[in-house]
Amino acid sequence: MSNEALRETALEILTRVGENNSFSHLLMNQAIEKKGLAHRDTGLLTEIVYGTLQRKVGLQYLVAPFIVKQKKLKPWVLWLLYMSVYQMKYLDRVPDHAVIHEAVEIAKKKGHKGIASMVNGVLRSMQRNGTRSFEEIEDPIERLATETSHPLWMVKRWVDMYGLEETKAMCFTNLETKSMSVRVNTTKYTRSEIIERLTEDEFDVEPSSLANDGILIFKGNILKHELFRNGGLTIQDESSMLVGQHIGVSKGMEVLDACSAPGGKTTHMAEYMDNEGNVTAYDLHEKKVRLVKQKAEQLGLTNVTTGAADSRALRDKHDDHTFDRILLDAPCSGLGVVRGKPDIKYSKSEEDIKTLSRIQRELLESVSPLLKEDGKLMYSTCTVDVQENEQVIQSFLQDHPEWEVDAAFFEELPEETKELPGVSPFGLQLFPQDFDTDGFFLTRLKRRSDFHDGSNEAREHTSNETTKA
Ligand SMILES: C[S@@+](CC[C@H](N)C(=O)[O-])C[C@H]1O[C@@H](n2cnc3c(N)ncnc32)[C@H](O)[C@@H]1O
Repeated sequence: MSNEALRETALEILTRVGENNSFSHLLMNQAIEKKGLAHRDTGLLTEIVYGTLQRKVGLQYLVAPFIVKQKKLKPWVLWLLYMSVYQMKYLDRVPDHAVIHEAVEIAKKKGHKGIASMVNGVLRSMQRNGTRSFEEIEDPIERLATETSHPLWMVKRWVDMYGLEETKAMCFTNLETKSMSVRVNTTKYTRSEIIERLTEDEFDVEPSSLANDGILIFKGNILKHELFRNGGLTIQDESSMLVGQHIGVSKGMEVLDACSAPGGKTTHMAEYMDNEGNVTAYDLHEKKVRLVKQKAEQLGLTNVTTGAADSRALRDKHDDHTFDRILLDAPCSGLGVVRGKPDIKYSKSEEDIKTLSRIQRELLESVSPLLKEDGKLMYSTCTVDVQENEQVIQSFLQDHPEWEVDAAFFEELPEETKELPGVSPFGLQLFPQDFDTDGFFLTRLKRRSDFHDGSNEAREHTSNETTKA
């Protein structure tokens, strides 16, 4: 693909994401497939689209002084400027004069001579005079939000919850690309077998220090490797692997995964169970459930049963005390994964967080009775927010004094997580800066063995009376 065509494609995607709230990864995948892009072109397209989106707020700040009537400009012209400035400022591999030339050519084609000349003027003047510094923004929170391109409300909220230093580290980490990690399908291979094989094939890999089945990949295209195609591996973040690792499943168990699509954690648990027992995996719609089924088949797993359902009504389908383990990997705002999906940070609101926390609490309320008396329930999200994480657990425990956070969970976690700032009595909040993973929350609950309350005694009393009668 020519440089100009590649940038035109990038501009088309950015404009659609910016103006119609379309999902960037869907549009990227469509473009890659439709245009049959080579690996190198895919890399550059991804870098331009995600890089520009990731730094949108900062780029707006840098471009603003150079344009007079911003409101009159069509959205595509602004996106053309943002993506060009992104390449000039943050990408080394393309010389500035080439970026400006391509931008002007695109402006001529999509608009007219006047627009092309405006684009040329703005970019050349930015190149000549340099851009203003983020240091000019006096308020530290506003400066952080602009420089790292997060909505101001989000940064304020994080500072209130976690303090300025932790928030700063998180916001800057959110601008960096994360290394890819894969999970070994332990029903087929050991981790050392996979590492040996990939190293022979000139991949640059390292075992994960957090996740027993995880491998970090620094060089090599794993999607094209035979081990990936034959179901020996799954792509998964190390933080998500901690769920399967610490929920404590074993062969023959009955496990419920209440929110399972696309099946990353379902299949991990099923692998741990070595194809024995059963993981019952639900998600809202048949289309999503199919993804779980496909993933299980791809990995050669035969102990997964799927179904479409609202998990707030699972008591209509299953008796209480049915499952040995329950996973509630709840729907969430996804603020822990904004590195890979930058559109998320611009599309979420505080109102969404409030609504989601209510759904999370409802889900927890309705799936918890399905757990056996001595069972364990894992709650997790890929977000960084107290209201969706610690407060959901706190509220559940307040209403259910017969439940507690399983103290053994903290003991079993990897040693290096134990002193993290995100450890609380309610679980572990991993920040992206802790281990270069997604931002992720997980905790494990169980029923208290020492719990007796009046109602229990009352129940016992009644049942004794009934027996006597
Ligand atoms: C965080 S994702 C799950 C990711 C999955 N556990 C994995 O590891 O691949 C949350 C899922 O919950 C589903 N969901 C949302 N509300 C639900 C509900 N009321 N009942 C069942 N599933 C629901 C969403 O469709 C989404 O697929």
